[in-house]
Amino acid sequence: MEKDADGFFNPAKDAAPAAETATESKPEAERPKSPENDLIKSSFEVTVTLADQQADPNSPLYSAKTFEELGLAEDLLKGIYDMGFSKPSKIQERALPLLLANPPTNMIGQSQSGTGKTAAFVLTMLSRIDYNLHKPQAICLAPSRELARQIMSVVITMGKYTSVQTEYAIKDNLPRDASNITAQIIVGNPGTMIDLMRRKVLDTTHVKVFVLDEADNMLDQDGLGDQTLRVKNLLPKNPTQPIQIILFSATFPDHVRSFANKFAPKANKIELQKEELSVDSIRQFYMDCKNEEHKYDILVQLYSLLTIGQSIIFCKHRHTADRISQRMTAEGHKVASLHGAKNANERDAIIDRFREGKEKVLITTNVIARGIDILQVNMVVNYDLPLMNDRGPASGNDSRPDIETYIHRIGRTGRFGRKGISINFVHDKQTWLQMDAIEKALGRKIVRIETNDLDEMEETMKKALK
Ligand SMILES: Nc1ncnc2c1ncn2[C@@H]1O[C@H](COP(=O)(O)OP(=O)(O)OP(=O)(O)O)[C@@H](O)[C@H]1O
Repeated sequence: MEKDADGFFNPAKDAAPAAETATESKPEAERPKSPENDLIKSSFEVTVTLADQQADPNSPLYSAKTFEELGLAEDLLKGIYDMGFSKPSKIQERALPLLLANPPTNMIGQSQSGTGKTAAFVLTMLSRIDYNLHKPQAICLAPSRELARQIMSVVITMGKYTSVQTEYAIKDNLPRDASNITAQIIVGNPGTMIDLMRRKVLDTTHVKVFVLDEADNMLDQDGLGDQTLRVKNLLPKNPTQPIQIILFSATFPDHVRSFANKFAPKANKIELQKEELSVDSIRQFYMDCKNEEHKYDILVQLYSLLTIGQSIIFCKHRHTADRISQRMTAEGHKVASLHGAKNANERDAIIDRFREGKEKVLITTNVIARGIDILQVNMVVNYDLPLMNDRGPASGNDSRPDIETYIHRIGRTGRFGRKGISINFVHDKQTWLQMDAIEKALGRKIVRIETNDLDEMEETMKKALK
């Protein structure tokens, strides 16, 4: 049975690059005045400020080098430029030369959400495989099916000038009678990967790169640690040519870091300081709600703001996500809900519609807290704050906030230098204290927004997105 970041242990909870909004080139006076127009304008400004940020040595998007100087093959450079990348980000500039050097060396790489880690490991996989050998050579694991599908779309887009062949190892995506995978890069979730390896559908003899995205989650004993270790143990051990192990995440809490060091021995390391964990471009707010029911009222009041761009609402339980979405839909609002109790086809259809902008508000659980990259998302709401006890039974009744999950959740906005806002709903002393602990841990102010003055609320939020 597959256990993804989807609450296998606790049935009540849960644990393809997006097209960017079109750049507006019309003069200001010709543009229609509407909330959407503000968003289009802000995406125009994004392209301008991106160049500024990539030239600022203090920005995580900065690099002194060009992609040409990083030792990438010509067909990969073409793929990168086709995606609209002009300069590497800091993590790409620092990690790629280390990842591509020979003999291959393990890597434990950390960089803030939305700063381009995917390209670093995807380019490594695409650089290391032998295109004439039709056998699995690079394996990449991610915690959710949505993230595995997204990574795959980056592999395919970046590798479009190569002859790379790819295959999924996610539930319900491979024909049942498949007997021999000949693809070179396999992306998936650990449960399905183990199944394919055990049944010898996936021959691991030629694997030379093993990547864990969201590595702290993939290695956490509360999460997918056991399964990930089983995948590793099913890989061949050749002391003369060990497999290159690559771990990436925006967070590496101490208890996972020591395990990561054993999992990827003698690794090159790129680490963040505690105060660097979240990006500056995400402005954090909170709203004082009177009680649980008032949270719903406030969310409904926020609807027009949530739909200026796109937004993701995080809840603790699947049933909360469903209940809010049913209620809002019945009241005439257009929202979708996504969580691990839905079947594979439904999940794929919901996230695809959201990516395409067909739905603007997605109500979900921790299932998509990590990795999901949708540039138009400019607002994240923590309807329920993430807590340690959401992680699974090993965390017992631990009601402390889950700082890592908070960082990943708010990181669904503010991607690659874009502006974004996050709003936490607090409704009693305990939730207020939990939020206070998050503020202290991250060393960043979480600003109060008035809930009974709609105009002021709108003003504050629009200003934050400017
Ligand atoms: N060098 C670049 N130039 C322009 N855009 C880039 C560059 N590198 C990555 N991007 C874009 O930035 C966005 C964020 O990248 P990515 O999803 O890899 O972030 P990440 O660091 O993996 O974030 P997370 O920690 O949330 O998983 C993507 O839309 C990606 O296409």
